[in-house]
Amino acid sequence: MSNVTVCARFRPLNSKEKQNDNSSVCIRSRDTETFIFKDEKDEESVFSFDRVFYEQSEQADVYQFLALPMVRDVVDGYNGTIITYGQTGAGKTYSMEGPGILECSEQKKGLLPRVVEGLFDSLNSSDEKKTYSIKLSMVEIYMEKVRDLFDLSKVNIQIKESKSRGIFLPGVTEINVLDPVEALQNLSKGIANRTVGETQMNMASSRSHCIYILTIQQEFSRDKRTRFGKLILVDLAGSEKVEKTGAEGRVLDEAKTINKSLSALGNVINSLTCGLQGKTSHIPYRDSKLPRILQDALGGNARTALLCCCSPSAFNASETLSTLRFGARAKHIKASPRMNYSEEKSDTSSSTASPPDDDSSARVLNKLTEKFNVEDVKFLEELFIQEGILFDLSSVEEESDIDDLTLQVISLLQAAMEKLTATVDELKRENSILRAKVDASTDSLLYKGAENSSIFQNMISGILTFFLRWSGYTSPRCWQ
Ligand SMILES: Nc1ncnc2c1ncn2[C@@H]1O[C@H](COP(=O)(O)OP(=O)(O)OP(=O)(O)O)[C@@H](O)[C@H]1O
Repeated sequence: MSNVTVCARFRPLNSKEKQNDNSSVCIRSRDTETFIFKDEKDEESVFSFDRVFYEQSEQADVYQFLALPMVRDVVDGYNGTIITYGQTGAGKTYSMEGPGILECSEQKKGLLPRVVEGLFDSLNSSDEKKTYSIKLSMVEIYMEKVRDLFDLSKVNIQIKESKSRGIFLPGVTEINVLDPVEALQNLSKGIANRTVGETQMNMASSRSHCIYILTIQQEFSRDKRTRFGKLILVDLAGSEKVEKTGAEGRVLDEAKTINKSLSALGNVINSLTCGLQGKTSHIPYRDSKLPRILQDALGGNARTALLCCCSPSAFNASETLSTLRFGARAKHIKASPRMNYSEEKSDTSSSTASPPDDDSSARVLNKLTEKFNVEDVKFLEELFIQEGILFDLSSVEEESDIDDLTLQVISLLQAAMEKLTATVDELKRENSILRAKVDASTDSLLYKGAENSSIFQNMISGILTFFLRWSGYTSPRCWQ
């Protein structure tokens, strides 16, 4: 179990804040981990995080502390997520991208270009002989819809979950990139497609949650093992007090949706950190697209780092306090990252391959092979195809969905067996008519047909019984 790394970052006061309140600030630094916060009533409290980046901190400092260890973990086969969170105008996009991801001074470069360069550096500097590929995807959650920023025709991408892949986005565009320049050029095109608008708080306010997904696959020459790692960077849309920002019309609708999804994220964090020890409580990941997409990062197989971006201005003290409380709460989340390693040799054509799919139908057939002979399994495979039994669990989201699918397969098999039983009965009837008509020498030959049909029926029945037992249906309702 590891904790989420939580850092706070305070940007410099902006020109509006300098005018607003005589430049008064709501924080006083103690050290690199602790500061004193003064709320609207001038009451002071102490906050501690893994690291605090004050106004003069450099982009490189944030990368070194927060993202570089994550880049190394991802190359080592773990999944990682880096999230920027905070009030609108607090510096999330600046921290993530810098003033721009192309043609930006080294000093101002944000996390994203540094992460991309760091990944390629790390992959190229390793001593072990290997081939690797990096794929990019980029989506935004705008007004509760997941849009593909590499293909704007994909406006409502579904969020799915499978055992082997965790949370994934079926059909999302994946672009293979060979070097950092190509990666940043593509990401820059995606960023240009992001929904941005002007608000009272920010001239270029992100009106959506933006999610960058970098998937790394390495195949080692020595033992042909394949290693996967996924790094997700999330630039959240900013929370705002609409009565304070004076949002109206579309901007107001956007703000309400953004606030709602951020509350849903907060509720998930509360549920994850308030649960009674040893008891599993319901975690409301599905209340909104945002926590659902971040499910692995929050409670699953990923290392997670959260950058809480804040304004230092006393004018924004109440928003800053809620950001800091969010970070303090997230600090208590426990994650269980596992290495994504495949022991088997991957397909040689797989420089563009995704992590292995949840090939449940293949697993069913493999299991059956242990119990039945190859012909029987082959027959079952044909039967599945012939009867249109789609046994693809990769799109299944919940246990209850698996139950539904299992019941569906069972009833299809049941119908197939009823059909076969009818055929056997028909054959038997024909056989007895024939037997009465033909002489004793041909009689035994015809009897063989019915005998084979019975074997056939018993075999299906055996497979079905095995399938029912395998799928956990000890007393299936539909098979009585
Ligand atoms: N650390 C910093 N140093 C200098 N300027 C900064 C810093 N952080 C933010 N800024 C500036 O503050 C402004 C707002 O920052 P940014 O757009 O990153 O906010 P945001 O949190 O992403 O807002 P929104 O949620 O509205 O998109 C920008 O002009 C940005 O350049």
